Amino acid sequence: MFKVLVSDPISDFGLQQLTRAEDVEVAKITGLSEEELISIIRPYDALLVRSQTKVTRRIMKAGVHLKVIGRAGVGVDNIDLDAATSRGIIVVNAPDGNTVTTCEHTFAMMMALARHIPQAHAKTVAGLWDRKSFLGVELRNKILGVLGLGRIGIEVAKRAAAFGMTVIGCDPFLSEERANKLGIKLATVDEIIQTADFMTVHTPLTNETHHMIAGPQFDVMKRGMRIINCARGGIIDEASLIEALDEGIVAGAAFDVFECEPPAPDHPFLRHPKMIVTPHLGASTLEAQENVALDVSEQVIRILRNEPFKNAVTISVRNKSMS
Ligand SMILES: NC(=O)c1ccc[n+]([C@@H]2O[C@H](COP(=O)([O-])OP(=O)(O)OC[C@H]3O[C@@H](n4cnc5c(N)ncnc54)[C@H](O)[C@@H]3O)[C@@H](O)[C@H]2O)c1
Ligand SMILES: O=C(O)CC[C@@H](O)C(=O)O
Repeated sequence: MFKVLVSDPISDFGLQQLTRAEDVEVAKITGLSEEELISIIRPYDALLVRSQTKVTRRIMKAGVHLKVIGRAGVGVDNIDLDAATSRGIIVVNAPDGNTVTTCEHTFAMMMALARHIPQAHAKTVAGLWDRKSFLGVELRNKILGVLGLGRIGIEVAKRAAAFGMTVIGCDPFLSEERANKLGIKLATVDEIIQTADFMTVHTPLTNETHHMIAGPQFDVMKRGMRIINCARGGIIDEASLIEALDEGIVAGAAFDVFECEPPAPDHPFLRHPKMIVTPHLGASTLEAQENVALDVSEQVIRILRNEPFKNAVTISVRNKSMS
């Protein structure tokens, strides 16, 4: 019998393949601290997480039977991949299931920014009928800069075209030919910063993308730009952004993700009148959560049964001396 621990809220519908399997026993225990997880992980063959559980080297060391860690979503930055590789633990993710959902959240944020929707809502429900403070802008004829043209970035670009926006973007892995077919003009980060009216980031957080947009980029930024981050906190330097908002360089910003989650109660993003924030909800739709749970459950069960699988983020020969 394979033992699977689900340590984050993952769709029960999506987990059915595991819960109904005769050779699998599933325990769903969420909200555990690192120490609590270390104390219970030993018997489990598989661990399933979303983004809340930080799967550290210490947890993997305690999980001596762990063969696979499944991430119900895209980003695996909450999993110590080096530790997993060195222990021969396979990490799989579910990269496709939340693409459209996160793209739609990005658009919701872009439109909310363009029309000050959260700020206007707050005033209206407070009893104020303020029709003067919220003059917005159209998306039509605006330039959208997309940093990172992978699954989500491309979906955003397609929808932006339908809104009459001109899309420019950068991605080291997107060929000019494919960009042309998608109606995207490839540009450098500097060109995007200097010309875009709206800018949205869709890269992973890596050493290269950490603070990709920071002080020097804000110095040359097109005045009045609006910025969206539904990818990862830390790609845009938070302190520099606050300064740029105060100086009027940036007209508004909408962030779903933070350098530290959840942010401290006194985080400046939470009080800034030009900021719109959501608590890492990019992937939070019924559809996406079912998709990613179905996908990752299937890969996990295949790995446990030694069957072919896809979506491996790490894979290595298990070092028997560590088990
Ligand atoms: N807010 C949420 O809930 C949520 C939901 C899903 C995904 N995400 C995040 O969104 C991001 C994008 O997801 P995706 O599924 O599109 O991933 P993806 O891997 O399909 O696309 C990422 C793209 O970024 C590009 N890239 C990497 N470094 C770059 C750089 N320095 N400059 C420009 N481009 C660069 C890659 O080449 C790739 O094409 C990830 O960080 C993911 O974790 C967040
Ligand atoms: O699990 C979530 O809700 C967040 C998922 C998202 O950050 C991802 O990278 O897929």
